[in-house]
Amino acid sequence: MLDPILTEPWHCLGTWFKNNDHTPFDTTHGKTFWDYAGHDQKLNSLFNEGMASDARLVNSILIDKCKKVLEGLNSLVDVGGGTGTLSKAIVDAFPHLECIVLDLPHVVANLQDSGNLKYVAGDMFKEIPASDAILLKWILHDWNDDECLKILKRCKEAISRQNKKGGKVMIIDMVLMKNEKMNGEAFNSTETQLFFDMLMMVLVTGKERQEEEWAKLFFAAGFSNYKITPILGLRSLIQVFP
Ligand SMILES: C[S@@+](CC[C@H](N)C(=O)[O-])C[C@H]1O[C@@H](n2cnc3c(N)ncnc32)[C@H](O)[C@@H]1O
Repeated sequence: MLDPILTEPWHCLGTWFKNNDHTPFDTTHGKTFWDYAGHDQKLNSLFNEGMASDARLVNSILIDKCKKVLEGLNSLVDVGGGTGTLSKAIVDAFPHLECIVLDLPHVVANLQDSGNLKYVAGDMFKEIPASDAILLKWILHDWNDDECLKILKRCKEAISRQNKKGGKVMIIDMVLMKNEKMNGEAFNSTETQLFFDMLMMVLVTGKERQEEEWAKLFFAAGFSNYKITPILGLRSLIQVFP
């Protein structure tokens, strides 16, 4: 978070306001965050390792607290699953589950499949492999509403190809909440929520969303229902049903 590649874009907000670039990161570096990571091994490793640490924090909570959510699934695609830290933990806890980690080629290039865990290089905007369930952890907050709609529609196609009636999308992401609603915990997280919202604006084309904004996206993508469960700090699990 404090590497100059990531902090310099904060210093050119003024320039960015006056041009047509998608993000301050593009204004500073002349390419998107994802293109930069694809060409720069240092940022690629730094970012993937940072995300893997977050996944290690979430692993046990998801598997212990939300076990029921994963029970009964035979296949799962972890879309934008990075180096697969969360998927590895899921496959260890549910050894019959076939799990695919789908991510960009530079992220999964040198990773080895093992047992029921497979890595696929691809583009979630184009095609997502058919599966009972899709996991999107810290994905949708990276993208604007139009981009999220495209991703959610690809997810819906993937679960309906596998399973005519059932299937679900599981999103681990932030749901902006008023402080009193936060898991009953009396801590003030307004600044953190706003910081993440700005971080998504500075580095990528995304933003943080309130429940109403999430619901609008799900219904626009053709889903019929959703359920939000706060799991850890500002992270919620949102199950979305066709
Ligand atoms: C914020 S990281 C989340 C990583 C992981 N889900 C986690 O929470 O630890 C976003 C991930 O989306 C991947 N990504 C970005 N664009 C993608 C695309 N078009 N298709 C597939 N994955 C993509 C990135 O490479 C990155 O691994």
